[in-house]
Amino acid sequence: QETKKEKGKLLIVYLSRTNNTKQVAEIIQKEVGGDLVALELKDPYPENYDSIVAQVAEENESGYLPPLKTRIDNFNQYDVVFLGFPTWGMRLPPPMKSFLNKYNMSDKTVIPFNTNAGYGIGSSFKTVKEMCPNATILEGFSTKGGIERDGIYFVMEGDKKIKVKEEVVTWLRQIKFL
Ligand SMILES: Cc1cc2nc3c(=O)[nH]c(=O)nc-3n(C[C@H](O)[C@H](O)[C@H](O)COP(=O)(O)O)c2cc1C
Repeated sequence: QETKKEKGKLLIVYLSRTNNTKQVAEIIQKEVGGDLVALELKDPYPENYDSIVAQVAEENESGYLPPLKTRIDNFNQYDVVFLGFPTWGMRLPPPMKSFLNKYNMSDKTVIPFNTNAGYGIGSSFKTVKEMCPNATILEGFSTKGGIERDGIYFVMEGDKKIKVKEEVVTWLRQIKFL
């Protein structure tokens, strides 16, 4: 069996508004190591939920790719890129599309992970696949996070955090990262 070392250098990039996906990213990093990077926009989204929902819908409609503030130095050094994001409007959030548009994933191993309000990944993993045509895409991970619409924000604490950690470990074993 392949050892961790042979996987090469790991990057974990995530988008997170209410920190649920961030928590999953941190669990992954604790288990497998690698560099952790939060995606930030030049012009942050509005705080207000209805406003961000409307803005994301518009961006999806027009195909607008919001410019990123985050820059990743020496992106070429990475062999494996974990990509974490919430489901937004049952799709891949526009900032993650900006990231995949800007950085070339060819010949890398790409592994998506997701949190959502209980409606699943929608088309997000499929879009990752489409935007990384020359990458090896491994089986992704998804779990229920917050429900911002109902005022439920960060949920990855206490028993829930323990449960999600177990789910993440099981998945990392399945894809042979543990
Ligand atoms: C703009 C927006 C759109 C969302 N759309 C969906 C959706 O279509 N389906 C779903 O299950 N959850 C949806 N959610 C809920 C988030 O996916 C969920 O709360 C997730 O855990 C948030 O992750 P975060 O804490 O890392 O930001 C949406 C949240 C926001 C802010």
